[in-house]
Amino acid sequence: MQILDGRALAKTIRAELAEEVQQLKAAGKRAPHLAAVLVGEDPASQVYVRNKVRSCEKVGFESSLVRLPADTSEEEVLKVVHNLNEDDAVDGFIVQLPLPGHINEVRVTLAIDPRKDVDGFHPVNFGRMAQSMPCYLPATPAGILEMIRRYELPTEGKEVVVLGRSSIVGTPMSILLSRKGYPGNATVTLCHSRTRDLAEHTRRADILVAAIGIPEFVKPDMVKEGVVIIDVGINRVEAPELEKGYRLCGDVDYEAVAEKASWITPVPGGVGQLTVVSLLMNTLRAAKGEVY
Ligand SMILES: NC(=O)C1=CN([C@@H]2O[C@H](COP(=O)(O)OP(=O)(O)OC[C@H]3O[C@@H](n4cnc5c(N)ncnc54)[C@H](OP(=O)(O)O)[C@@H]3O)[C@@H](O)[C@H]2O)C=CC1
Ligand SMILES: Nc1nc(=O)c2c([nH]1)NC[C@@H]1CN(c3ccc(C(=O)N[C@@H](CCC(=O)O)C(=O)O)cc3)C=[N+]21
Ligand SMILES: [Mg+2]
Repeated sequence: MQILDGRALAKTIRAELAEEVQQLKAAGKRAPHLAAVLVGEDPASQVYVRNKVRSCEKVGFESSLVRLPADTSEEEVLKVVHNLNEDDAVDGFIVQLPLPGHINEVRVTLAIDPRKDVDGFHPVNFGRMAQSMPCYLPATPAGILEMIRRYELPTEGKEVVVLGRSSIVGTPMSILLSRKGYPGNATVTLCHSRTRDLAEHTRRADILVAAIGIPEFVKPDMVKEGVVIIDVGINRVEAPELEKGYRLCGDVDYEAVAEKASWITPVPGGVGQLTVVSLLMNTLRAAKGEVY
């Protein structure tokens, strides 16, 4: 078994980004600027925001964070989105999901200017992605593609099984790996909570992408020998022995499944690391006007 080392890869990519920032500055331009809007205190979002701000600092990007209390009105959030759309000093921004229940996520997502949608969540970017047109790819799927490319993992003709059909991870991942070219040309099965005989599908997978949000859901009897495991899950589980009282784990039973896998991503230190750098890569493309 070999580890797909997201931490090391992210470090390499951050060094490349830092170099590009220096080149922009040498050409008299300002550093790329990424903004994030966080409403309330979703734990996965807090991890993400913290790492995003830290990564921006490491590569020399400007970053800003708009923190709003959980009881902020939808109207107020939409106003913040409009201001960011209009702000020429901001190249790209994201609104952290999930939003509190009283806020309509669809309405907020539709309000984001697709040219600044470095999350790739707006249907204009999603549609462009599905048709292989220039776009911002959603950060988690983009990070997984980057990992596949840099480790030169073959995808052509492979059986890929994706667990989870969210519009930010599972669904775009299934589309991207079925597109023409590399990394693509795979045969993809998309599974979800209504899938019958889930293990019948997962056992056929050459590459298994798990994005369901259930701690250690994928067990060794659900995979075949030699499988490539891409574990997207970021779950908090109780760990009284630790000072903070919890630890992070993925959707895959890492220790047990690693025995059968040819390659596997750890959690933390895997996909999450690449998600953050993909967001920075999208922001750099926005700053350079490469997409729109
Ligand atoms: N590493 C990273 O960068 C990121 C990590 N995450 C993490 O990834 C995980 C998934 O998040 P997200 O994509 O937002 O997913 P969602 O929570 O939006 O959706 C979960 C999906 O899993 C499916 N599902 C739930 N239970 C089962 C089951 N027993 N069997 C099969 N499918 C099931 C659901 O099916 P149905 O549609 O039928 O309800 C749904 O499609 C979370 O742990 C999240 O924190 C998320 C984003 C980025
Ligand atoms: N609009 C929006 N876009 C998102 O992409 C989005 C979101 N909302 N809401 C929340 C989820 C979750 N998510 C994570 C990304 C990286 C880590 C990450 O950095 N993980 C580190 C954690 C290390 C640690 O700090 O312990 C790792 O896996 O190594 C975690 C979680 C993005 N999401
Ligand atoms: Mg990870």
